[in-house]
Amino acid sequence: MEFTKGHGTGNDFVILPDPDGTLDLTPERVAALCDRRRGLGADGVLRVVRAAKHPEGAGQAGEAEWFMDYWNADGSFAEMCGNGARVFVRYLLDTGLATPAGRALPVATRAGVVRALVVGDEISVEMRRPRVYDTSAASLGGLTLPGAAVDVGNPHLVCALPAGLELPALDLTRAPGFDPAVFPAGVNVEFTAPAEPVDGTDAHVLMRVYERGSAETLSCGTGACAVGAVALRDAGLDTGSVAVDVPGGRLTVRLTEDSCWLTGPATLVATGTLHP
Ligand SMILES: N[C@@H](CCC[C@H](N)C(=O)O)C(=O)O
Repeated sequence: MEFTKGHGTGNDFVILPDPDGTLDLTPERVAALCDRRRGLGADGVLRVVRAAKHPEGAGQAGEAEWFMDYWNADGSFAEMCGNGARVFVRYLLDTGLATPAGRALPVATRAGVVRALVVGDEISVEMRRPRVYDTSAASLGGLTLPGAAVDVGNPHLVCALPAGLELPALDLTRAPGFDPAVFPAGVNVEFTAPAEPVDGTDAHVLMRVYERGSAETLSCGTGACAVGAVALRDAGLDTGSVAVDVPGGRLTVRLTEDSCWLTGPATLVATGTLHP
């Protein structure tokens, strides 16, 4: 079968077209595809299915034609993937499965319908407004780092580094510890440091992330949204824009009163054929 490889700020995905939902995708097959030595290598898989043909998309089929069936690299499911949604839309547009009609393109996901717009070379998706709902902590290399629990459809823990500790110094080859009572389904952990202001934004933050199901990645869109929501809260703002620099580039997050726009590049790099 055919596959496409794409990425958004270095968060990379194998895209599998399966319009009628007939592909027998299993956690083992997803993990094999995402294996960087023995497979294609990716942070996750995006299966492109008609919403009406997927049990979790059927209820959204009246609003969106396509369902983003997102899987993490270890074969687990996640509710939402912000960069994945942007790359998914790039794929729909480049393959002609959808047309940019001037209005936002709806995409069904496990976290509900998101809407996407092409903005120059970049793709923006409008997702639910992140909800900062608790305090918790991550443990890493003997340190305990307090943070904010944020729901972006999927779970996040945003931890600001204390003075004297630099982001590049963090060892993210191992999963940070977290409180399973606060995050019973696991969590994506973002580590942040403030940066010099960027024109046209209300805050500028540097971020590294350890993703549930994918380990350290070069970028996480929902993670950037969580970081943006915490940065605006800390600045005493309810709405506004935040530039979030990840190892793979820059994402911009804009919070309105009732939603969150995530903007950045989304690129397709190759198409090929999978051997059985
Ligand atoms: N990289 C994604 C998030 C993917 C899902 C995450 N690993 C989870 O399990 O919640 C993004 O761009 O949002």
